[in-house]
Amino acid sequence: MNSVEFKNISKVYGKQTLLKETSFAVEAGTFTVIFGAPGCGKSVILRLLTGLEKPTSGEVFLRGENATSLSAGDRNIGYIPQSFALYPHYKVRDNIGYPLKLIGAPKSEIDDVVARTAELLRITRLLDKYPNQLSGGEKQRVAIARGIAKKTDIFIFDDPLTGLDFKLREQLFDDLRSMQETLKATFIYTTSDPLEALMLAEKIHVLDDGKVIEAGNIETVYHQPQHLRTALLLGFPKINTFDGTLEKDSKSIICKTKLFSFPVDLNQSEKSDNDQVVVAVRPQYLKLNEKPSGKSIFINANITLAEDLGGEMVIHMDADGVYLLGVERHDSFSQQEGAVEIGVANQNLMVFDAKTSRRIGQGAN
Ligand SMILES: Nc1ncnc2c1ncn2[C@@H]1O[C@H](COP(=O)(O)OP(=O)(O)OP(=O)(O)O)[C@@H](O)[C@H]1O
Repeated sequence: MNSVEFKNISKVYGKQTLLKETSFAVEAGTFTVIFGAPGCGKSVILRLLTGLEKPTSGEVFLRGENATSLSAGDRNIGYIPQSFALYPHYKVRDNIGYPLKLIGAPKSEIDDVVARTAELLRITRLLDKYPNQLSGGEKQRVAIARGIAKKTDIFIFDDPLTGLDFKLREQLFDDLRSMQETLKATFIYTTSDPLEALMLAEKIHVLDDGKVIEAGNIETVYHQPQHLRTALLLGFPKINTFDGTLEKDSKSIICKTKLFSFPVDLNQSEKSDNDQVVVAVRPQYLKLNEKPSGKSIFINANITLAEDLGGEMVIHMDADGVYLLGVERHDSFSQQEGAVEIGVANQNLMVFDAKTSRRIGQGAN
């Protein structure tokens, strides 16, 4: 069953068409991340969901029912906005309980819900403090607690952790995941941060140029993206790309790039007459001075910078004018400069149609 379904939704602001007849569904009880570049329309999607805005055309379904004309008050969605304001003159417990008080819930019920949500977010000890006595991360927890105090099965989070340092965000990732498992509700969370998406999502929807271009389980979408934009947006460091041309001989299809050539397995389902392609390979699959297993291609390059990120090193390289990124573990790679041989297993070379950006195949083993 789907909690939420967008059917052919468009949203136009003046001359800007932000959403272009996009359709997608969010399965009930999942932690779903809507991911896309800053400004691509993630917050607008959430506002269309809550009913704060209406689509220019198309329909929104909630819990299987057409909700397009339902007012925000009748949609029963818990909303945790990007920027929130706590009431400074209310204690934490009253801030959390405020939405329930507003709908006239009895005090005993409010007390129960406040105690339960405070426990979920590990802020019980803060309940009698005022907002100005809290750190930034604690305020964020209180705001999330206020959002999830609502009794409902759908919660939406509009990029609520921006501005927090990474350690704090990591703790809150764990809290959000375990909260979702406890509540068994649908969590829809937006972010433009690939690491946040990878750490939080069970399902992901990738929004680009007005449409959800790809959706599915996070592991599948990350490891086997079906769209070049997904491969470019979702990953850190940025994926390596090469322009290529497909050449067919009697036996096989060969992809030729400036630096290497390899045989390609074309997907049967993605027919393409175009021979111009983009080859993409994640930095993690570049093996430096190491032979990958299976059939592989090799590139000679020079290290231009070895960037130390603590446990990992991002290796910047140049191969005949082509810029390449690799990732190596700190404890197993010590070379800072000079020549390297890069090996990439053919199966890690993804091939996309240069015109449509759709995935059409991969390197043959
Ligand atoms: N009410 C509005 N009126 C006019 N234009 C709007 C309105 N709301 C949003 N927009 C336009 O839509 C674009 C996308 O906005 P939105 O806030 O949904 O992006 P986002 O993907 O959530 O970005 P971020 O990741 O930075 O939060 C904005 O750049 C703006 O141009």
